[in-house]
Amino acid sequence: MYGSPLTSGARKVLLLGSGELGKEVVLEAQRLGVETIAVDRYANAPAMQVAHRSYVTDMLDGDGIRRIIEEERPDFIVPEIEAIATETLLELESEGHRVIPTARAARLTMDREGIRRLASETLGLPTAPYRFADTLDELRQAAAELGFPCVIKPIMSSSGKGQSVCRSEAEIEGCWNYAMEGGRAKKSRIIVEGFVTFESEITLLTVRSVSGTSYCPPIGHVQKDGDYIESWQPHQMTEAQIREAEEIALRITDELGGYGIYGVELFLTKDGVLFSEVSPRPHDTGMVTMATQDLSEFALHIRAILGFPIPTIRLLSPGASHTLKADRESAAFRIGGLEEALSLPNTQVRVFGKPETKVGRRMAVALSTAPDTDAARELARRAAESLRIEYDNK
Ligand SMILES: Nc1ncnc2c1ncn2[C@@H]1O[C@H](COP(=O)(O)OP(=O)(O)OP(=O)(O)O)[C@@H](O)[C@H]1O
Ligand SMILES: NCC(=O)N[C@@H]1O[C@H](COP(=O)([O-])[O-])[C@@H](O)[C@H]1O
Ligand SMILES: [Mg+2]
Repeated sequence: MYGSPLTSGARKVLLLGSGELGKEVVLEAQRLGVETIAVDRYANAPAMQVAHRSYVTDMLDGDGIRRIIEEERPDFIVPEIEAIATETLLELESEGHRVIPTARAARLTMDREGIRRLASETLGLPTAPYRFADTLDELRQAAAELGFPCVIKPIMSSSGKGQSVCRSEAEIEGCWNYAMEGGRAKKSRIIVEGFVTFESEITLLTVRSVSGTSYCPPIGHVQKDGDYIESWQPHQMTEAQIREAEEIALRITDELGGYGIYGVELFLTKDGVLFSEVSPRPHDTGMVTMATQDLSEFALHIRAILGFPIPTIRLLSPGASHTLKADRESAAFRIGGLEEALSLPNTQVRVFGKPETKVGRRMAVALSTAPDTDAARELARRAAESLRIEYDNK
């Protein structure tokens, strides 16, 4: 039992990170009468535009985050991005604050080393072969051991930032420099992974709630330069693949614990399913669930966080999502083509409302449903391609 937002009995959710995913989390929280507070590194971030209140702070500044949390005293602290001062989250949790799903999950997944070592070395889950390196020389050594092509990523980054495929010795230095520019924290450590020639890759949305662990139908996706371009649900898998995927998801999410949704990223190869990484929060490829499921990944996250039951998750229709990305930096732009996009059947568009564009920044997504995923992908692609960003500073 809790009171209305902005009253003394209100239940409060505070989001650390306020992008497009957080915006939907806030909207779902508000549907259940929850007070919402959005925090991020810049003003007018998408979730701030719909939350009751917002704060701007450097997300890696532990003191800054602590000050806001001590002032607000939220019932739930909900990390929405990877790069947060997670040491402070661990402290806050030990002082009695609730961090979703747990501070340890946020801590381990913020850095690729933490989660990869846990998955592979502690739990024995199958992954691509990997090495870590702190210098260009160590990277040369690691690449020589793993062979080419290999994939190089800053240990702290997301949406493919700083990530590249290294095809030969001659490319190593360029990949190193690219990783150094793309990482989110002032740390030079990188992970080098053997290149996996997967047949397809999926996100298995896995919810831990008072009702136990539930899985959404698998979401297939295509990524370009380490960032997602399109996703669809359900992805066709064999019974054996589904069993393997759910087993991996159960092991990793049981280990990380807490209540909330996880996005378990998996590679489907001809030799079996490999664990790639996991987000202890809604997943970008899971935006498709806004069109396909009775409860979207955002609704599921909020239900689980608040401690409410999740007796069923229903796929209403096959569907797909396709992203719109900017191709330059600008603070003066408009998004056009909505008339065309929305004239397609069974199609919706979410415009995130980010105040500025950057090269490769995701600005909107098209969502379509159809009798099968191929038709849905085609519709979502056409819708996204109808959208265009018009820049004032040509
Ligand atoms: N070892 C690998 N072999 C082949 N492809 C890979 C490998 N690692 C990553 N990729 C490709 O790059 C994509 C992004 O990688 P990863 O998920 O590790 O990065 P990310 O920056 O965390 O992305 P996001 O935040 O969007 O999840 C993967 O979904 C996959 O398509
Ligand atoms: N793969 C993780 C992911 O998609 N995260 C989403 O992107 C936002 C950052 O966008 P920005 O970099 O455009 O500000 C995050 O806040 C989150 O919503
Ligand atoms: Mg990923």
